[in-house]
Amino acid sequence: MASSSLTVAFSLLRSTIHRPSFSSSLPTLLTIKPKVLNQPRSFVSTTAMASKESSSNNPGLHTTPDDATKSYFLQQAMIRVKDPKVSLDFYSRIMGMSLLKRLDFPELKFTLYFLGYEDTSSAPNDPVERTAWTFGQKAALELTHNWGTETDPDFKGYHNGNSEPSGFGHIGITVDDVHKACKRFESLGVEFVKRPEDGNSSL
Ligand SMILES: C[C@@H](O)C(=O)SC[C@H](NC(=O)CC[C@H](N)C(=O)O)C(=O)NCC(=O)O
Ligand SMILES: [Zn+2]
Repeated sequence: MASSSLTVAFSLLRSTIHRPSFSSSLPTLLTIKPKVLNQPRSFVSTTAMASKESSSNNPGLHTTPDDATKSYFLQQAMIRVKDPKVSLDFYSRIMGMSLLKRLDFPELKFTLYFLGYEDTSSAPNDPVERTAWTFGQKAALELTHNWGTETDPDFKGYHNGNSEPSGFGHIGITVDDVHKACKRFESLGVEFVKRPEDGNSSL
């Protein structure tokens, strides 16, 4: 059984953020995002000035979305994984996600796993309806497995977002208490690349 020790990286910035860091062969807990800490009053922008999120403070920002986009929502983020057995173990056993839907494409030799925190007991049994249900869920994590990467000795692993060029950053998972979560990860044998107390972003 592939090792369950996984790399986890955190860097605790002001109210928190993490850096993902994963070894090429292991799926990685990309980030844990604790609830935003109650910031002292001094951090709250005063009402007198335009809010930090205003269009005047953010060139290019349109603050009145086109009506045509009213029903849009962020449905998925996709990462490619080397070994689905190790990744599914990590995201289900360690992170508590459920498998919302699995889609196999034998002719193209890949499988997609859609994971998330939705209650699947209410998901339809019919495969087509389950697919529609899955794509109706917000913030799913899609794992793409290109068949054979798990056994290919020449497979170098996917870019892990922790080295230049630093394109991909992380996924964020909100937890109730980052220190409690880290203690649990430790007890489950998760390998830390960076702990919350280990300083700022690695890149
Ligand atoms: C179903 C929907 O959520 C998809 O994302 S399918 C998108 C499609 N994925 C693949 O072809 C997976 C195998 C491929 N070898 C790969 O590694 O991506 C796709 O368009 N992939 C390209 C992409 O950049 O996402
Ligand atoms: Zn996708």
